[in-house]
Formats: sequence, structure tokens, C-alpha cells
Amino acid sequence: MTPTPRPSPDLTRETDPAVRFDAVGLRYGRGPEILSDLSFDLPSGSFHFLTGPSGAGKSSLLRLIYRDRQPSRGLISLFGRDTALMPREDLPGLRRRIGVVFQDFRLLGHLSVFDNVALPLRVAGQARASYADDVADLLAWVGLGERLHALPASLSGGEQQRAAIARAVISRPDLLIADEPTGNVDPAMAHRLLRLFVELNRLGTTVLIASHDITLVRSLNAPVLELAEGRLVSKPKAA
Ligand SMILES: Nc1ncnc2c1ncn2[C@@H]1O[C@H](COP(=O)(O)OP(=O)(O)OP(=O)(O)O)[C@@H](O)[C@H]1O
Repeated sequence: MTPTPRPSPDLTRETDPAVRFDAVGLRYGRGPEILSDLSFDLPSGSFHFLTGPSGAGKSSLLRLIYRDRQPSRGLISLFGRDTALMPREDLPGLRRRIGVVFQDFRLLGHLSVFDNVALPLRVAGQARASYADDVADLLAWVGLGERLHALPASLSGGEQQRAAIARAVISRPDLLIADEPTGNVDPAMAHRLLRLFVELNRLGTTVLIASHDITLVRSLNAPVLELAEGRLVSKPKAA
């Protein structure tokens, strides 16, 4: 992957974890608590998997990290800052530091694959000439070199997923969170995408990958956060 500049000034102290959950709980509306007593750190520069059966709360935990939801109780810090105390106007800057691969991809339907992937760089104010080659190279790497000008609706599910991954990693975010990022691709492509995440991590990005593909999870010797019925049943000793 071709390095591109980080999108925002990094005010994080080296000792701050990228993510800290302290006794976090979440309920949707008046429903039951679907995440309970979550306490863990993702140290800056670490690589973790998040596993658990369907419905265990993986997507909900990721939603809390990118602040799509606020916890019903407990504290969440990102890059050393308590998110509950963060002014609303700081939220876009925070989100620019986080690359997200959504389970439903969320590509913009009116933009080409190229323009979807280039979006984080455009938003960060970079000129097209400075990123065009990087975007094309990355898309070729994920097997979409022939689909640069296609609209998302004309892509298969696996192709959309790969475009979504390319968009999440293109700006080398400080933190990458990915929700079942290999759910729609064959095993060979899944391992290729995993290599991309490992390379991104090697370049300094903190990575959290939610997956219930145990074969994939075991293919790396990375620490695992395991959820069952909304509780962490195992977490790495250092966390
Ligand atoms: N918007 C919502 N409103 C109410 N309940 C929700 C909402 N989203 C998720 N839930 C409930 O929260 C629980 C956890 O769901 P979540 O999608 O986080 O699990 P998951 O581990 O990601 O599952 P999967 O692997 O199937 O994606 C489930 O019981 C689900 O029904």
C-alpha cells in the first residue's frame, strides 16, 4: 500500500490506548441491556479480533466506537479523550481518524468505485492528482482494477465489500474497525484482505476486526475479544 499523510493532527499521547471501555453497557431504547460490563483497552498500534456468535453484540460494540450510539452507562475513551465530554463539533474530526468497514458497506450509490474510495482523501482536502495513483493501486490490489468507473449497484456483494474496505484503509486511519469484512468473499480473497489489514497495522493503525469466521481468526496469532450474550467472555491479558 502506498503511504498517504494522516488526516488530522495526532494529539494522542503514546501511552493512551486508542480505545478504552470502562464498565460500558448499551441498551436500545427501552429494551434490555444488550452489552454489559465491557471493560477493555485496545492499545495504540495493536491488532485484535472481536468474535462471538450472531447476536452477541459485535456490531453494537463497533457502533459505540464510532459513536453511532452512546453507551447507556460506563465510559468510552478514544485516543485518550472521554467521548462523553467531547463537544459535538469535534465529532467529524474524531470520525476522520477512524476507518470503518460497515457490514452493509454503505457505499455512495451515485459515486463510482474510484470516487467512493477517494472520498476520505477528498474530505481531508487532498488534490485528486496527489491520490489518483494510490487509489487505483489499492483498488487493483483488492481485485477491482477493472471496476474503477463502475457504480456500486453494478458490483457483486463481494466487490462492494472490497470497495468498502479500500475506502476504509486508503487514508491510513489511526484506528480501523471492520464488521465481518470478509463475509462475502472466498477464502483466498479473505486472506488477501487480512494481509492488507496486517500491513496497515504494521504502518501504525490500531485494528479491530469483528468476525465469526474462526478459521480466519485463528490464521493470525492476534489477541481475541470474545463476546457472548453481550458480555466479554475472554479478552487478552494485556487488555
Ligand atoms: N437498532 C437496534 N434496535 C434494537 N435492538 C437491536 C438493534 N441493533 C441490534 N439489536 C439487538 O442487539 C443484539 C446484538 O446485535 P448485534 O447486531 O450487535 O450482534 P452481532 O454480534 O453483530 O450479530 P451478527 O453477527 O449477526 O451481525 C441483538 O439481540 C439484536 O437484536
